[in-house]
Amino acid sequence: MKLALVGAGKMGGAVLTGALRAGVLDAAEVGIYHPDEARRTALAAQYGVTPFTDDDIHAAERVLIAVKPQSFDEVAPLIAQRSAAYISLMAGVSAETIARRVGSARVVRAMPNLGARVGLSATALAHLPQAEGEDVAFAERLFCAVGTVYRIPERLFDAFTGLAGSGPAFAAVFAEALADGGVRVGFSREVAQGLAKQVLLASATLLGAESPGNLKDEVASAGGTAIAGVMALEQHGLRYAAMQAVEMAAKRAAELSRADER
Ligand SMILES: NC(=O)C1=CN([C@@H]2O[C@H](COP(=O)(O)OP(=O)(O)OC[C@H]3O[C@@H](n4cnc5c(N)ncnc54)[C@H](OP(=O)(O)O)[C@@H]3O)[C@@H](O)[C@H]2O)C=CC1
Ligand SMILES: O=C(O)[C@@H]1CCC=N1
Repeated sequence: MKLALVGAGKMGGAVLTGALRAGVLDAAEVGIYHPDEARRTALAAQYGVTPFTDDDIHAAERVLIAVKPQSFDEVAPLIAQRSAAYISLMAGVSAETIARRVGSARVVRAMPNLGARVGLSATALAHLPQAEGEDVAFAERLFCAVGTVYRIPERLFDAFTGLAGSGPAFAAVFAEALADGGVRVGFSREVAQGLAKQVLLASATLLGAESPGNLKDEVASAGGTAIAGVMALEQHGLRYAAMQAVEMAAKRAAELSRADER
């Protein structure tokens, strides 16, 4: 089985690393394509796989598309072949669009997140009816190697992209803002950032076993400090901002599905 990875960047690289580590992929069977020869040689050496040329892609049985949506129109003719199965993790490019451009309807669509780097991705999976059982099973194994897979209808992909795909960026902004607060009340940047990260890590771990509302209630005692802080968050619209962030990210994913908006 030969798999060609097209786009060994942050996300493609995270999935490749996790799948190699888990033994889901055999390095000898994987190649990385990049139009620049020096770049594909360097990337292949970095991941311990083979550099793939245009010809190698045409001989691959499976192609993992992990370029930016904006690069897809340029990449599609290079990777198109009727007999291959495709897995895409691009935001906002529908399985139908991919099938049309690559000439094969064996398309599985995935939406992971950067949690893949630490085996904690929430990955959505959907596929066209023409995808074969093994195409879907292979994609499921690939993304199970980097986290948890959710089979959802493709119509929910933009929503999933808004919440789970983009969510790590929102959490990171919140972590940065907490650290800024720490600097404001007198800690060095280094200490404030370390504390903010540890608070979020502990909270995320606690949230594995209870609801967000419960955790908040357990910290916020009557007349105490936490409820005073929560009131400030409410006053400044943190909830509204977070809801809007998810909605705007989902809307942007929908925009990207229109070629002229990419
Ligand atoms: N980052 C994230 O958190 C998430 C990203 N995604 C999706 O993953 C995809 C990639 O995003 P991300 O990894 O962040 O972006 P990156 O820019 O890190 O990765 C894109 C990679 O594609 C390479 N590339 C560009 N053009 C070509 C080409 N013609 N042929 C082969 N490779 C090419 C780039 O190489 P070079 O650097 O040399 O230009 C780069 O390494 C996007 O479609 C995005 O929607 C999905 C979920 C989460
Ligand atoms: O912002 C992006 O393009 C990617 C897609 C999902 C998360 N990040």
